[in-house]
Amino acid sequence: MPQLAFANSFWESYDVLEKPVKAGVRKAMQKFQLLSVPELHADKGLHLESVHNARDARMRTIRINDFWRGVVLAPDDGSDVFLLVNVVRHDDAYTWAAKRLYTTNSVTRALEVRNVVAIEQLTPALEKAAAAADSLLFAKCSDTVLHELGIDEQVLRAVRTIVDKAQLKAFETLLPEDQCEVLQYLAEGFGPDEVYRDVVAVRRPVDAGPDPDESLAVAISNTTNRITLVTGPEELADILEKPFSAWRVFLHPSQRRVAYRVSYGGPVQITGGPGTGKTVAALHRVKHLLTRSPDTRVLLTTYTNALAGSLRENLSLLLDRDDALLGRVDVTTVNAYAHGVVTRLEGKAPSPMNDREERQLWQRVVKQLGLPWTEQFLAQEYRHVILAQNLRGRDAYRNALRRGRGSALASARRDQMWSAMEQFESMLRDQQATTHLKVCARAADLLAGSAPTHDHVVVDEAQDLHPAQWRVLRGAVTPGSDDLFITGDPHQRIYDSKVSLGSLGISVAGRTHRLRINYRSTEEILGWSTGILSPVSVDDLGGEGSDSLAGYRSLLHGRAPCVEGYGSEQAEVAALVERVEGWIGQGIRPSEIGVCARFNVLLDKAYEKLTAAKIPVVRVRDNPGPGTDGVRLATMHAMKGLEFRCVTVLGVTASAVPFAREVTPAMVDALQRDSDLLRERCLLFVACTRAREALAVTWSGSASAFVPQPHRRTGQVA
Ligand SMILES: Nc1ncnc2c1ncn2[C@@H]1O[C@H](COP(=O)(O)OP(=O)(O)OP(=O)(O)O)[C@@H](O)[C@H]1O
Repeated sequence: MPQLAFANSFWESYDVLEKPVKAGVRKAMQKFQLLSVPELHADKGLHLESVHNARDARMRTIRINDFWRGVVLAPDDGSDVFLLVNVVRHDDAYTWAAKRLYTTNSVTRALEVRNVVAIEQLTPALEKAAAAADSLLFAKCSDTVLHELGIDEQVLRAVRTIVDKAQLKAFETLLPEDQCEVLQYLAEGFGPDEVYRDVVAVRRPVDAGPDPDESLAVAISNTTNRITLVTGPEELADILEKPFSAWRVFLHPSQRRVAYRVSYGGPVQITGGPGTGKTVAALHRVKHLLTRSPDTRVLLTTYTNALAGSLRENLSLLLDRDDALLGRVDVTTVNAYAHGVVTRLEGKAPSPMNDREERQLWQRVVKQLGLPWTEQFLAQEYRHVILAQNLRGRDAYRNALRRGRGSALASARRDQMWSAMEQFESMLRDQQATTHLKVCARAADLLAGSAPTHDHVVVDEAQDLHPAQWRVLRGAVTPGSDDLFITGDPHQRIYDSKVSLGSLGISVAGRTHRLRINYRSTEEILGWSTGILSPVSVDDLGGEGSDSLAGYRSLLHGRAPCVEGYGSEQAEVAALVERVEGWIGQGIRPSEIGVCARFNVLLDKAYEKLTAAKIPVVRVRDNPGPGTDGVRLATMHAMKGLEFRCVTVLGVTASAVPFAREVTPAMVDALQRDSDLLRERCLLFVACTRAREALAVTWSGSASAFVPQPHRRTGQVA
């Protein structure tokens, strides 16, 4: 009986097909499960035919219906796995199939595909141009080194014509996948040894024999990150009927390596820019941890309730809605977990106040004690020094190092400050209230005197956690193997938490990993958005040095972001309505469009105008489920962790981003000012990197200084 496998190129085409065509694909695929190989070849309905002038002799097309054909790679070496690679309109199917060549990578042993005709046509002209070029991108790499990294003869010839990264980019869709990735890493400045270790060796099967060309079936089984092999009829029905989520099946080797490593000796940290699949890696890690023993309990945390909801949904998908497995995972925010611990161990639920109430309380403290500081300064001292270092008495505070604070406080001032802190806490007690961070501090104390609640803790969106929240997580699990799996991106830090993980008993030394491929946004959106951060450097996740986005890139391509200024807010919102109508006109569902701004006031105006134009709109803060129609409106903060096909970031003006009220004046605290400005910059970066296919960044009046210069325009809708 033949076996069936599906390439990722197939899923990209399948997901957008109309229902009857999908039904045709299912019917055709069932035949591969019912008929023998000779019967398949003889079947009239399937009409398995070879492709005229095909560069790959194994290329076949099959009939789906009168208008669509499937493209299949048929084994010619006695093996029995058929690979469905695409579904294409009838007339285009033959041209598409004729140009593609599938080969086995000599080192990774995975099956790769290239547009062999395009490479052949382009290379001679490019060779002429290269002969006159001043420098070549891969001049430093010898042929031997490239061969050892899996580059074959045809690709090598093309490689020797590449003058710069832009030309490599133009080649990307034509080159075999594994070879292309090797070249991208080399182009980013990684050394051949690093590339071999991180890109090649991780893919090479441990039992790779001397002959790279074994059989198509073996090559297919070596290509788990791009090909799914279907083993039975139920699996076939399941895979073709559910919406296909590539992240569940095709992990990049760097993701697979971190998520499915059998065990880590202690806490492990995974970083990576936006959209590199950190959340995906965290979800797969949970799956792996659950299978380690039948009664393991896992705590999976994230930053907001909305993100916890989507984690729960995705985990359920990944675990095939297996209630027994899902019952062993608690998915929640750190604050909610801490609240639960305090409620359980003290028998009474704490009532934390919101940010506004907390600010008002600090204002009262300033007034009552006639203090020389603003309420903002006091709140920061409380958060960044007292709670961060868990200081419990006047003497401890007197002697504390005020790391990250740019204003010295003499000892008399410290005494005055401590009295202010005591006053704040006594007012809290009087109101029988508390703050979220104090709940965390209490939970950490309680956990220190009781048994850990979980066997493993997996932390997503770790970059914004405060030391008090880390102490709770530290207390949730016994220190040791596989205790904490931490994912986060310091470039997306938007709540100003300064953390030294080591000092909190969370040492990730020797267990840090980085993901570099963005699966969400096009390279155009990514390149533009990273420009927002290029003037600054950011501290790494553990607080031990700085982090960088070196090698961070996307495999997707699309249009450049639209970056546009308007004469008035009214004109800006009118242009938004027109843009959203344009996107919907192109077939994008309203729920796939995100609109965000720094403040709700502008979002209210957008809401009104979009509604007036009869476009459905919903607020992200109202937690609309995936089935709810409507353009999503959110503040920049609420965009954290989300993604949309199209995004507009509104109101990116000089006065809103950075927002002066949120930035400490230099004369109050210069270090705090720098860190406030960085946080505001990161906020814009987070908002822009939510976009998958289209991004618009707009303002009225003067643009934010964070908008990268060369691209700014002033005019009408693009
Ligand atoms: N191996 C994969 N194959 C296909 N899609 C993937 C893969 N890994 C991640 N994705 C997709 O890429 C997008 C981003 O993934 P994810 O949310 O995990 O990234 P992230 O690093 O957590 O992002 P951010 O830091 O911006 O929140 C999602 O749509 C996810 O489904």
